[in-house]
Amino acid sequence: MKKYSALIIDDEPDIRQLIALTLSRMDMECYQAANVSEALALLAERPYHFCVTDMKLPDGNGLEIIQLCHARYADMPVAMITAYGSMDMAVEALKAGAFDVVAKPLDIARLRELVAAALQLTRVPVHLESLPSSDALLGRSGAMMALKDKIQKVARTQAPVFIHGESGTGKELVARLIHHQSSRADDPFIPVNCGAIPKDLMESEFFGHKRGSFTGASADKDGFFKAAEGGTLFLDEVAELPLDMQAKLLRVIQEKATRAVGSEHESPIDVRILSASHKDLAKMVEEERFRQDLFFRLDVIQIAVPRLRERQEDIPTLINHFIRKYSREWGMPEASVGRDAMAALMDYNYPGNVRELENILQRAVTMAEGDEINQLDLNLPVHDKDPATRLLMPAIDPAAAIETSNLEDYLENIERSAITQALEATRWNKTAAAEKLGISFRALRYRCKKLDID
Ligand SMILES: Nc1ncnc2c1ncn2[C@@H]1O[C@H](COP(=O)(O)OP(=O)(O)OP(=O)(O)O)[C@@H](O)[C@H]1O
Repeated sequence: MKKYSALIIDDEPDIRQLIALTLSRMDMECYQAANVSEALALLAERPYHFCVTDMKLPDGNGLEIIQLCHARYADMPVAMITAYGSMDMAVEALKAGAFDVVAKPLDIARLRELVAAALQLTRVPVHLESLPSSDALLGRSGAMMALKDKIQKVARTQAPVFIHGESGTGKELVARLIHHQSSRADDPFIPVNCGAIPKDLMESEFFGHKRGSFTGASADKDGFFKAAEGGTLFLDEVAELPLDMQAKLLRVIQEKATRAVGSEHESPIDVRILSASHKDLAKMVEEERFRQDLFFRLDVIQIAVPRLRERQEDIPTLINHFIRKYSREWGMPEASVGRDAMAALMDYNYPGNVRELENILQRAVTMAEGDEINQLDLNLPVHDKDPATRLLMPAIDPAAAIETSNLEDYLENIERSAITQALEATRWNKTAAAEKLGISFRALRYRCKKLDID
């Protein structure tokens, strides 16, 4: 008796045999179907650990099988065999819920890898609640429950996912959860902030470099792709990638191989790509600031993370969580939240979302005297309601600026002045200042560091 079972659907007997032989060597009992109706009959008979189907079948197509399995047997990974180069079909299959796609002619080593990854899913916890609490996605509002459900579904595929949402909503947390729930959970999760890497170092940071390939390259270095081998690479702030880097990234995704700077050879990679941005990538594509072909590759499945103000009922849970977290961290007794403070926290609109709520409570825990946090301890910033007034004009004298001979210094001065004004206006609340400036929290942190603003 074999340990696992598989359903193989293909109208070519030779291909079915080849797959059955490969899978039976992986301890799988194989059942075969030559068309959709045979497949449906076998699916009705018993459950399977894995299913692989051809795209074109005499009485239908593999997409129907994927859709049906996704709806009825959500736990069974289904892989789709597509003609070599038919990228559109592969994307369709992934969108429909396929675990992964494999090209014809079949590469047996790749098929084995794919099946091993699919079987790995049987070992991954199915409930997000079973994860370590530091990674818990808190909140039981309708929007959060729908989000958790979607995370669970996409985690059980290899499809690229684009995570969209305002700054501080928890996009990185969502990416981590997808990784932890996936067949790649035992391999690394590598988050990369695309907006914080200097332009001229980008290629080497992503793909690695060979010793001596440029001044300062004193030893061979692996890039992010190598570091994420077998696991997940999370491209945060992906909209910040310059166009030339977008072209290079697209090539790597298509070829599934990278070449280190200064190297003659390409090395194959097996990495799942998740990406995120608070910007509207589709709009950037229209404005020709983001490559459409890369967008299609990254945005196979989209997840929207809701704003905190759209799920007010989650605020009390988050408040308790952050107070407990920071009181423990600093070895202080857990303070309670006074009525006025609670009312103010429920009333505030959180432009910086969960991160801002976390910052407010982190500060309040240290400021509170006694065992209760009151409204003053919160130090909530006053936000302008009118977005037009949010644009800060830098306090630079234009006449003096014209005299400067160094463009970089001039621009840095403007930047420093705008950032300082935003920080002062928000009583040094970086989340609120970033919102005022229309940049992400991380971009602000990066710029403050660069400009020496403390
Ligand atoms: N639902 C949640 N439950 C618990 N903590 C959360 C939740 N959402 C966000 N957080 C916490 O809020 C902080 C910000 O989250 P995260 O970095 O994932 O946001 P982000 O959307 O990726 O931000 P950015 O766009 O600035 O990169 C983190 O400390 C994270 O743990």
